[in-house]
Amino acid sequence: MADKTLSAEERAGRAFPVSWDQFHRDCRALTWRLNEIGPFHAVVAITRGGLVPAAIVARELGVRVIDTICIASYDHTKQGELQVLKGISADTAQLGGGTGKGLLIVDDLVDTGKTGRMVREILPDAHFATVYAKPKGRPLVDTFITEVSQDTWIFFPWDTALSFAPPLRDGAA
Ligand SMILES: O=P(O)(O)OC[C@H]1O[C@H](OP(=O)(O)OP(=O)(O)O)[C@H](O)[C@@H]1O
Ligand SMILES: Nc1nc2[nH]cnc2c(=O)[nH]1
Ligand SMILES: [Mg+2]
Repeated sequence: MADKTLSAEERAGRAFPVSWDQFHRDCRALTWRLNEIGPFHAVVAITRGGLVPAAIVARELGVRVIDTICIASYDHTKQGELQVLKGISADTAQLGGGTGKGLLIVDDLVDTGKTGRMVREILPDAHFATVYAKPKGRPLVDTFITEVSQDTWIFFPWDTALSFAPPLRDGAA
């Protein structure tokens, strides 16, 4: 049974740090795929993690209408109840005909799929794209670039900083 006292990051075990360069490349690769599927009326970013890929994807696709759906679930690395803090605007809802048709939802990743499932309930006909996907959340995503294992924690460049790494012979992992 999973130890509830451990955070998701502690349970993950493996670390997958992503640099700005890598993230930008992965977002561009995602856009190559999305470009074959669109055009999209608007991009909807799932905040906060979806804001960065949404900006890059929207720029590459030439989409200028960008909205947000604000969902909070993880307090750092512990996932709690999902809370929709803000939905999409009436204008965006109208663009998507009420069900999200022709809208592109963007997030940085799917993990358990809880966040993605909630967004899909709100906008069932939208196209859902993420940069990274873990196996549990993968079925919810229409397009993604890189699959990482469920026991991996992804460290995004906006959550990390460069720091000294001791040489291997001094005991570094
Ligand atoms: O598939 P799930 O298990 O639901 O996890 C995926 C979600 O978790 C992270 O967001 P988080 O709630 O940490 O908020 P943030 O984007 O504001 O950092 C990530 O950006 C996804 O939105
Ligand atoms: N940064 C980060 N946030 C997450 N939220 C859910 N899973 C993850 C993950 O692997 N990395
Ligand atoms: Mg998020």
